[in-house]
Amino acid sequence: MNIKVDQLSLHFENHKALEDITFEINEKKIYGLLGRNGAGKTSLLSIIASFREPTSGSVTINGEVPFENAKIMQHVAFLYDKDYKDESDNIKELLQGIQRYRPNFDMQYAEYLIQQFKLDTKKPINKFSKGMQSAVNVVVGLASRTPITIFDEVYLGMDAPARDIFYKELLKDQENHPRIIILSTHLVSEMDYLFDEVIFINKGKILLQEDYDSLLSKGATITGDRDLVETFVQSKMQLNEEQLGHTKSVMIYGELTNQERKMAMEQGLEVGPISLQDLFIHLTEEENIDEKLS
Ligand SMILES: Nc1ncnc2c1ncn2[C@@H]1O[C@H](COP(=O)(O)OP(=O)(O)OP(=O)(O)O)[C@@H](O)[C@H]1O
Repeated sequence: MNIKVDQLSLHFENHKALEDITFEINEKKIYGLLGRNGAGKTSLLSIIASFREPTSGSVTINGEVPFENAKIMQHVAFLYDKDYKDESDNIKELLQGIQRYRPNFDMQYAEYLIQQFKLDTKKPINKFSKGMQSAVNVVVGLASRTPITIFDEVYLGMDAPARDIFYKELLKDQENHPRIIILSTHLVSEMDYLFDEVIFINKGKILLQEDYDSLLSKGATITGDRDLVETFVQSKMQLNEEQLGHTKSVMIYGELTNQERKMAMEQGLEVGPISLQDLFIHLTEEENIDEKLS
């Protein structure tokens, strides 16, 4: 399956939550959708999942508009911070209902996940704690095995061991049953190893979409003698700098050529890696970053 988002905008009265967004998702991979608070992640995902209609532009899934399209929507699962206060069913009853409209649903696997998360199968879901309700979303999302599975900050309230189970089971199940998985998150440093590809959204616009490894290879930290570092990074996009005495460390964004790497070495400068979290923090705090990256 594929998702095509074309010139998509979503406006709330005079607030532009999404502005002219175009991108595609074509491969059975795990996509990390990263953006600051209010960047537009939930707005975008809820349009893809057909929970909302855009103001203009389009989303198509396998060439069809998903909105009110049951044939397409049975293949798309959207898991979010759902309010379960009226859900008096227990988890097994809930899953039996879901199984009816999810053709790939695997009840045995769901039961295995329920055990992993130690969820009480007798208790009504509205009596579960916040973290347990999030685990319910994970069980539903993974066991549905929909070709497109979207987890929008689904870990809310889950403690560290529960999140760890989620990440491990996600990777394991993705290996056995590859599909398009979109994870929106703020927990960048904790979840970065899950992503095959990364999409940054900033102030309602897509900043970049790139393979995780190739994105990381574009960032570097140059450390060494202050004057030499300053000269070296002059022509680069500088994201952050720190200085201690005569030693300076500058985070840069942009591919370094072999010649530049050699030059850095000759000058005694250290070229270090940069984490996705660093890139995320500093790219999204730059003024007019979308112009700088285009
Ligand atoms: N129903 C609404 N009415 C008016 N503005 C809204 C509405 N829903 C969202 N917005 C605004 O749209 C923008 C994008 O919100 P959205 O929830 O998509 O962001 P997000 O990236 O998911 O944020 P967070 O990480 O904080 O959950 C925000 O400025 C938000 O205030």
